[in-house]
Amino acid sequence: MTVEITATHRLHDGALRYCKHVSASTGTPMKFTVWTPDGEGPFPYLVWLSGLTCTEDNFTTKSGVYEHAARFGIAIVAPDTSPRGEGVADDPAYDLGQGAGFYVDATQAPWAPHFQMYSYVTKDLLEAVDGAFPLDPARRGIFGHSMGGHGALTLALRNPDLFKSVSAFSPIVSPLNCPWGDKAMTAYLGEDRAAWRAHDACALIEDGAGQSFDDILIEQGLADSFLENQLKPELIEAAATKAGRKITVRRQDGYDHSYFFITSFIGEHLAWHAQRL
Ligand SMILES: N[C@@H](CCC(=O)N[C@@H](CS)C(=O)NCC(=O)O)C(=O)O
Repeated sequence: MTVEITATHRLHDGALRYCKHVSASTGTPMKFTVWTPDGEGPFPYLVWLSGLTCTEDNFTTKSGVYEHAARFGIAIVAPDTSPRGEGVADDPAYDLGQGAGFYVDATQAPWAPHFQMYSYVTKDLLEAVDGAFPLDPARRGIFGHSMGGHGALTLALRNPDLFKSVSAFSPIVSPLNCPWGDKAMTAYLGEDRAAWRAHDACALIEDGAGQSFDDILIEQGLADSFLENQLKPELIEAAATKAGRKITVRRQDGYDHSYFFITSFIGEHLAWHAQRL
């Protein structure tokens, strides 16, 4: 799969590239960014999955991650959140369709032809970046925010062979138990809620997935307007306790759902991943 570099910027003693490639899974062009430190590599790296309404640019421009990535010598890959384009299904709401792929492989019309974000991230994206940049696939972690936190948790729990570490900011921990999940999973996967379990971090923990992670770090702001209705971190704490698994939820007073919260704690997440990669 050929990767086209559309722009390069020098940043914190490394190179940030904006990239484009064609994904076999989504059947569309897909965009992502890759930052690597100076040097030959291969570098350990983290894949970041963004939340609703985001492109590859939100995290890249707002998170301040690269200063910390340079400190730890960890490369960063940040993909878009869905397929896009004129021939791609969409919905006027911000929480469905383009910008809201939920990191699942859709089975339902009109989404199934292009909304294959689970396969895109776990196969096409990893293959493309591993082939085009000096990255070490054996030292790969994943993290994300909100819908992307859900993506990071579920992709890691299902693929402990692909990812050695996982953390999340303000994640949707159980699509089975929140309005965002209810709407998206019904649209993408259909009415049969049994099919949703493979995309629900709490259900995956209940079902014993991803035993190899020694700990999962979750950062949650207590002034997040989505906390009680959508995010519900207490559900994943309960699932972990029941399964005898370690999950660390850090609740931060006064922080909201925005990238200001992410920026405030991104350095601590890089340090946490650096210990594991
Ligand atoms: N109020 C937001 C709701 C969606 C939202 O909060 N999106 C989060 C992820 S769930 C985000 O990262 N937005 C983009 C940004 O802050 O740059 C909107 O309608 O744009």
